[in-house]
Amino acid sequence: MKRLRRTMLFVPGNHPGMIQSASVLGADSVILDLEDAVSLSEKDSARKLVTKALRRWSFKSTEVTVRINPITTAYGPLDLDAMLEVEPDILLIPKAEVASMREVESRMAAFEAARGGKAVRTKLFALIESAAGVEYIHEILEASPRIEGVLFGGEDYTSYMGVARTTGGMEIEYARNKVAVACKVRGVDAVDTPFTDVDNHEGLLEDARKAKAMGFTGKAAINPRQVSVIHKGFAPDPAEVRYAFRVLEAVEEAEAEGKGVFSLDGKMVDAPIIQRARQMVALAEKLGMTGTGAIRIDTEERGLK
Ligand SMILES: CC(C)(COP(=O)(O)OP(=O)(O)OC[C@H]1O[C@@H](n2cnc3c(N)ncnc32)[C@H](O)[C@@H]1OP(=O)(O)O)[C@@H](O)C(=O)NCCC(=O)NCCSC(=O)C[C@@](O)(CC(=O)O)C(=O)O
Ligand SMILES: [Mg+2]
Repeated sequence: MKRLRRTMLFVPGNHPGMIQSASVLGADSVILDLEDAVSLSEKDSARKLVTKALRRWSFKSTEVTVRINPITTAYGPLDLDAMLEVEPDILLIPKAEVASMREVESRMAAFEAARGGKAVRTKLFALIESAAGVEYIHEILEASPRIEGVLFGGEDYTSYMGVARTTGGMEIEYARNKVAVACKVRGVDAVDTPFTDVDNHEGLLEDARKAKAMGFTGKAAINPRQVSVIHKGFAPDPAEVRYAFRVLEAVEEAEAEGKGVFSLDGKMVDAPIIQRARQMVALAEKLGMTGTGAIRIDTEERGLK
């Protein structure tokens, strides 16, 4: 079954205390960061710390992602070599563009060849955060068969574009839509940019719901307090789940009567609506929202209405 990645929580790679607590913070994935959260003077010690953490510490069932430095910098290849020895679940490749993703893939293939062809278990995520990254996203996703998803970086992207970052996010709308659609075409996860105002939980919830509506599968977090808010934003609406169950029940009757299209509560139900109902029920089951066919959660309790 495909892994849930509603939240990917950035944890500075130079902070032993934060790394040690990372697996109890409720995020689906934690990103141990060697790039922007770590100053130049601490790059080597952070790499050593993250290597040690992956060798010796348990992250239980939490997925472990490591963000290396860009492969075009002096630190990137050192990070990659060190991480290939300890094989985290995911490597997040920052400032991803076609050439840099090809370079990472070719270094990983060479590493495997040098050890007699034994495959590396680590998969890749591309961090798309430049205009070229957005524009050539399909080629980036073709650069390696190991790519399982994309994280969109709105801060670097707007800085690259030379435009202001606003709460409404109009300036990143095109890029977000393009990333979400391209990821859907390729069948990989699309994880939205972090929301940097860590105390504004209402704004975060709204932004997470917007990302979900665009087709993102999750959203990056930078603070543990953001995790449950994002999960709430990405949870299916219980009323929609109940309706999806009713659609699937009605489909059985309609099929028995030889009908491809029928009406439920005065609304047309046809193939795409049935498909969406199946997806909704599958997601609700994955999230443990369903019991024996009936929905257990209370709409008001979850604060979704
Ligand atoms: C934001 C803030 C300073 C707030 O500090 P505060 O002190 O107010 O936090 P509090 O809530 O008070 O902390 C309560 C307790 O949680 C612990 N705690 C906090 N954060 C924790 C955490 N992340 N992991 C584990 N533990 C944590 C803390 O140690 C304390 O533990 P304790 O003392 O035991 O009670 C802090 O969260 C933090 O540093 N976040 C990580 C920031 C980071 O990694 N940024 C770089 C990556 S993004 C990026 O690069 C994106 C992009 O690529 C994309 C683009 O382009 O858009 C780009 O380029 O921008
Ligand atoms: Mg960045």
